[in-house]
Amino acid sequence: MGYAQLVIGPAGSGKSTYCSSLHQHCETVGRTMHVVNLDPAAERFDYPVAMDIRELVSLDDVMEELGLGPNGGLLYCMEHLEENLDDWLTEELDNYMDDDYLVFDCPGQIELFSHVPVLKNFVEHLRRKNFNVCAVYLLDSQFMTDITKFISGCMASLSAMVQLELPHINILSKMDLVTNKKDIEDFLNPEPLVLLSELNQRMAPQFSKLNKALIELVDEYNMVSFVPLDLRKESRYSFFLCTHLPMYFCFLDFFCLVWFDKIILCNTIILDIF
Ligand SMILES: Nc1nc2c(ncn2[C@@H]2O[C@H](COP(=O)(O)OP(=O)(O)OP(=O)(O)O)[C@@H](O)[C@H]2O)c(=O)[nH]1
Repeated sequence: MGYAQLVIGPAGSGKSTYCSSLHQHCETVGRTMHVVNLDPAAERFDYPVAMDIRELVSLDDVMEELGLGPNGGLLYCMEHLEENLDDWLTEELDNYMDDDYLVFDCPGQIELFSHVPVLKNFVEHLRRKNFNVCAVYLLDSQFMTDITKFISGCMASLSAMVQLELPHINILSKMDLVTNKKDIEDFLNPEPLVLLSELNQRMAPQFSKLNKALIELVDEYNMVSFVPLDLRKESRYSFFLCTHLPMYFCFLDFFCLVWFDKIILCNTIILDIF
């Protein structure tokens, strides 16, 4: 069995930086992993690219030849990938053996993990090829500075979780840019009633029923457990390897990205989803 992480999240949330930091980290600790570029618009990489969608199709070519804009062009490229799962992807995957670990750096277009089925079919193909797959959803920590942004970030993450049906880890990126980490901690362990009261204060009265439903959703599905991560600094928010933990799923089989005192939380997130 092979292992794979699908690294997803909004544009600019830090997916490529995460892949590159993860690659460096693995090199440092003597583990082997391969980063795959799934973004047909990507131009430069800070990691060695093991497989590259641009060998199959590139955004520049599609825009030039079909006269499409960047967003339509990207969707076209991803649909082209979907059509070539049995050919191109299968041939590429044949280069990897049992126990290999692949990390897929995905494009940030929200359509890909909201309603367009390309990534879902991609995941199913990986599963057929005997890969154990999980999703790593990156969200910019700026989302955690305000209740309305927080709800919006949770909903975006939830739509990816529902669409992909994978073990799902939420990671808060760019923690070094957060000046007051205490504000973030309130969102990491949210009190439903406090959130509801804040939301009601921000929104017009006609939204109060909707606010209640949203907070209940957030609370009941434990979907807002975000693991803070600072890719830039050696701090308590940084990477560390945790090979001695019980190996529940592919994600934990390799390493654990957690806040030092939240190892159990990380396990809990994954187990809760199942
Ligand atoms: N300060 C800080 N900047 C970061 C961090 N992670 C990423 N960045 C910066 O955020 C910008 C976007 O990062 P990327 O890794 O390219 O984000 P992405 O999600 O791959 O972007 P797209 O591929 O366009 O969707 C870059 O300028 C990074 O240097 C972080 O932890 N801290």
